[in-house]
Amino acid sequence: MIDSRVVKSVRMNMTEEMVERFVDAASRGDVAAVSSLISRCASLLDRPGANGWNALMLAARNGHYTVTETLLSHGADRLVVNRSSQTAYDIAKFWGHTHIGNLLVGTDDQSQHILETTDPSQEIYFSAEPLDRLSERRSDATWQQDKQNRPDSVFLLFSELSPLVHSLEPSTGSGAQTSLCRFSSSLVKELLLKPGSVLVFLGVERRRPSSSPETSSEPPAWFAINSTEDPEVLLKLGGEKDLFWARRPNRDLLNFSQDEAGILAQARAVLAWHSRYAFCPTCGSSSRSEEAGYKRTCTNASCSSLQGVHNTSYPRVDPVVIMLVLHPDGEQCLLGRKKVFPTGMFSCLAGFIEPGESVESAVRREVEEESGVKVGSVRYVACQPWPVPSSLMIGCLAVALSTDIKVDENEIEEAHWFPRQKVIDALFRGGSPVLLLSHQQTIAHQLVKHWIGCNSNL
Ligand SMILES: NC(=O)C1=CN([C@@H]2O[C@H](COP(=O)(O)OP(=O)(O)OC[C@H]3O[C@@H](n4cnc5c(N)ncnc54)[C@H](O)[C@@H]3O)[C@@H](O)[C@H]2O)C=CC1
Ligand SMILES: [Mg+2]
Ligand SMILES: [Mg+2]
Ligand SMILES: [Mg+2]
Ligand SMILES: [Zn+2]
Repeated sequence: MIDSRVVKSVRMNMTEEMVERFVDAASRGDVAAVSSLISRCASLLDRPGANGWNALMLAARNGHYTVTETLLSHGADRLVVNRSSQTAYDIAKFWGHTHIGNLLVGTDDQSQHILETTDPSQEIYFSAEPLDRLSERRSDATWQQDKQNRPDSVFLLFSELSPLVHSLEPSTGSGAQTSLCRFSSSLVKELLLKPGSVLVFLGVERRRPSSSPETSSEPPAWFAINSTEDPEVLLKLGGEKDLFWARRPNRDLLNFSQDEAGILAQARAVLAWHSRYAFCPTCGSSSRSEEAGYKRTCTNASCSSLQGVHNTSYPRVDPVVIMLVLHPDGEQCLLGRKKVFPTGMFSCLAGFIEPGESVESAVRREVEEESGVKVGSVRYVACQPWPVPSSLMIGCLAVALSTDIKVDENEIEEAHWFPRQKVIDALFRGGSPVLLLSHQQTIAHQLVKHWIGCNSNL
């Protein structure tokens, strides 16, 4: 009688042998053998050989274009990693096989943008600058008044710091779901006279003056107004259009086009500052808006804030460090979750920079406070204005010196080291219950994506 364990082991050896023949054929660039083995046993496609490399990785390593093409045409998985956490794309790129790298990133699915090393600053939401701020015009009252009266000037309306918006048809193709409502000077004229209204000059459009004599030769100016009037009454200013207030800061503000998000970041942060600084921080007297909304001056003639320059008179920006901490092995990253996050969501650690602290020191301190992990080198990647209310998120990659995790339970519920494969799956396949990343409009998401785009060490 034959022992069933022997049968099983013989079968396993046969399968392993077939896998080895398959990956070897891919490694040698033998298209005929690769095709024939797949046609006999389709499940070979993504199976790694004994050293952890699958056929696609070996074809990419040795620069075999046709084999790579054949494997992809059968649906080979581009998003799996070997034991050193490298995808086939990482391997092709490292060995200089650019044509194979291009094949692997393809153009037919979203993995293109995930696998490639992107310049994250190109994609950061809230950081576009479609307007020229023309700060030198802020104290020119005549120029400001003229712009406010022009029919082509654009006014954005806010109530309790929420912008008035309308939904966009999906067909616009920009990916944006909402757009800022734009009002003309005639519609907001009366509103501007109300005592609770705050007006901020945002800038002028960065476009070349039109050559057509019918249109204004100067680019249109943009303003933002925060009004304390009844929001229901304000809605009627927009006429019959389907308008609404984008009230949920962390969600409703993430659905605009890149350009509008940039304008919104500026407008909301400056208006938020006005709403919190109605009184002078130095003496407590009331203060008034000046310089087209970019300064608040104390109304008390004897206040020391009127002597010299004081940062209390200008819109504030709070620097925050946000960092993706990498494990010393280079193949895992540290992500944490706050209690308020949705189930399964983890993100980069972050924290406010304290006075007298460098970016690097703040990264080291916040990571150690929140996770107990010690950090060595810190490298700046990109930043994101975050207008809720007025932070500047300074995004860094940081390398850990220690790996034991002990979370600060006041702030973080859990923190773990996540391997590259899990992160790639969360970024590209989505729907993983284990790891859900923050919205792609956040710099936290962009930092994780940037790390995946960087080649891991070979
Ligand atoms: N865009 C993105 O990807 C992300 C943005 N953020 C933003 O970064 C900010 C800071 O992150 P946290 O982890 O909360 O910082 P954190 O780790 O420093 O802890 C927050 C605490 O710091 C104190 N604090 C110190 N300076 C402060 C200031 N200027 N304003 C308010 N609180 C101050 C407060 O006690 C507050 O509760 C958050 O407000 C959040 O909105 C956070 C993570 C991701
Ligand atoms: Mg924090
Ligand atoms: Mg903290
Ligand atoms: Mg802190
Ligand atoms: Zn004062």
